[in-house]
Amino acid sequence: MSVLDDIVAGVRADLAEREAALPLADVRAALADVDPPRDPMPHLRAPGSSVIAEVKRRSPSKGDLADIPDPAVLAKEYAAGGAAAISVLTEQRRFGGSLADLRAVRAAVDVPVLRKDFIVSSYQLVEARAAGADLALLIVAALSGDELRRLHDEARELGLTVLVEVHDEAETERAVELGAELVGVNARNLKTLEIHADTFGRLAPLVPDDRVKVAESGIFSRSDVERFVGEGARAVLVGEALVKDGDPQGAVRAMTGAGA
Ligand SMILES: O=C(O)c1ccccc1NCC(=O)[C@H](O)[C@H](O)COP(=O)(O)O
Repeated sequence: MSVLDDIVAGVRADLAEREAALPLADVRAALADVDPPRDPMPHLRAPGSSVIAEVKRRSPSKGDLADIPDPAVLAKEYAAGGAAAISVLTEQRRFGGSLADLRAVRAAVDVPVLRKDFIVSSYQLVEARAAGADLALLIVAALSGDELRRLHDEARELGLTVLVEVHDEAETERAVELGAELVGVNARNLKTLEIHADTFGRLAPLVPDDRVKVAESGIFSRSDVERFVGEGARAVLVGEALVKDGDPQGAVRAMTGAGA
């Protein structure tokens, strides 16, 4: 079983428990009380490079990264450093995240918040919006063509902006055909978990320039950001480097280029 299959199997098991405890209709009912979604696209389309800063406690590739006792405190630091959006890893088993983290972050900052998870069902999208998410991640490698299209449409109907994540040429073609407005190229090979820094440069030319391209994973410095911007990225998504930095606000500021 691949790492992705293993993660998704765990996600499905946890999802079945939540669905049994709280029917979809009840989660939908909570949408009536949630803040309207924040649109990340004007900031992401503006000239310059944007940083999407991630709340990430641990990962399959690196193990424990940071305790993060209060994700709201970290998110406020990210926002003060100029993050365009905050990504919250809500997967529990392998990343140590939760929807409670997302709620806390959304309440603490004014920037849009991404639910970064392994989304395979409508239930997770409704949950995401009900918890305040403004964006949701859809990983092409985890979904069939029909699932991807249906979840993309449903996310849009909920008012969520969708970050469609790709790892290779075939997935990029699927994302482009889908009409994805925001395309994330993840440099982490999902079979080996190794980072291949040349992935963005290889796949970005396959994505039309009217889409916003995001470079994801393995980004540690302003020079990494400049490399990807030079290859067509409007934004970078950064986890490990920021959660391990003693000065997350300064680290985000430096990555945006404003700290220079
Ligand atoms: O981070 C992992 O080990 C990982 C393994 C398998 C699937 C997804 C994984 N990470 C999710 C992400 O996409 C990253 O958290 C995100 O791009 C930030 O990456 P980094 O800056 O390298 O922490």
